[in-house]
Amino acid sequence: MSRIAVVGAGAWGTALAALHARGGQTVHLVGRDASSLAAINEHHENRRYLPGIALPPAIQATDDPELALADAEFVLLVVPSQSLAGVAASLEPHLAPGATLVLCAKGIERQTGRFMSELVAGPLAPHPVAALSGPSFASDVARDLPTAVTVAATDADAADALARQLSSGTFRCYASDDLTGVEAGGALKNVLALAAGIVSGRNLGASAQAALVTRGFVELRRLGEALGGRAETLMGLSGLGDLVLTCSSPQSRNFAYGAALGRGEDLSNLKLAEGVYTAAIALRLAQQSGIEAPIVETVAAVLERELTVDEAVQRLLARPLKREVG
Ligand SMILES: NC(=O)C1=CN([C@@H]2O[C@H](COP(=O)(O)OP(=O)(O)OC[C@H]3O[C@@H](n4cnc5c(N)ncnc54)[C@H](OP(=O)(O)O)[C@@H]3O)[C@@H](O)[C@H]2O)C=CC1
Ligand SMILES: O=C(CO)COP(=O)(O)O
Repeated sequence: MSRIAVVGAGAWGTALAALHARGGQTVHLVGRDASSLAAINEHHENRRYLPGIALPPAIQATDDPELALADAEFVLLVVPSQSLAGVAASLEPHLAPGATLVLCAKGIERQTGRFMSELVAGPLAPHPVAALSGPSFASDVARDLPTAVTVAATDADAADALARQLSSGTFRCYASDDLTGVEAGGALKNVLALAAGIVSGRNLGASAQAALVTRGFVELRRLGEALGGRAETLMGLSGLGDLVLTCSSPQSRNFAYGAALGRGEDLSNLKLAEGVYTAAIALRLAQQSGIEAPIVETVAAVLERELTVDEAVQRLLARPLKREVG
């Protein structure tokens, strides 16, 4: 029987552990906060990240990677993108030979511009690598609501097998061999969701919102293709699908962060929003590729405080366009 371990006991890691533990199979969930882990084991609830959602008792939360990973065939890595390199290096001695690593973070490392698969390629090189990405809020998956995502690996047969392995009656995984496209879509949609949040927070209306999402998708596709992703991938679940989800719901941390920015609120208590870390590096990648990405550029500038929110909104909505497509 396959064994699944999840590293990262935040919202998404806990939801994925719940998904796979629902059939009764033990799933180890590796975290670092002893009291949260104890509460998951005793009360079957992650009160910090998914309060009020009942978790399957087959989740075994632990801070011991050796125990969790010793016989895990599939290891889901679900820590934020800026922490992944360090966490991956620390896991290396504990991984079972041949264990498949499933990358679930959506981002680009700020310091280096590397995608998640590039971060693990060094320290964990002997292990097969895949990415899981697509429109999927943790609280939906934890509550067993229907969800569809993309599972990508450069080897198409491995992607097919993994998609079958990770699918359930409510969690449908579509396979792809375009790992780059899937990673690019997942990282870039976060930056665009910040922009959608700003427009919503400023109460600029549903029409402006639709314009922003559509133009945002043009940037996502242009830049995703320049980075090596395929157009059809960027138009799929892990690109357009996730963009639509995160640009339309305050459940999205990126959208919520942008909306708070738009309303001029204090941002210090808001939870992690990956796009905040990704915007500047996404802009740099666009510039290096000679890609026009005015929305990404505006978001990066407002986060760096080079523009006020009013100036950003002005730019987002009043910029003259040359052509609609291209
Ligand atoms: N939330 C969602 O709906 C979805 C999120 N994602 C992606 O999943 C990734 C994780 O997001 P999410 O679970 O929401 O984030 P959370 O903030 O909910 O949880 C992050 C978890 O990672 C842990 N962590 C952070 N840094 C380290 C570190 N250096 N070493 C060990 N553990 C660490 C945190 O531990 P501690 O609690 O101790 O700080 C926390 O348990 C992101 O890239 C996000 O884009 C993808 C799809 C859906
Ligand atoms: O990626 C997500 C849903 O697919 C979650 O988005 P946020 O990180 O913006 O909450």
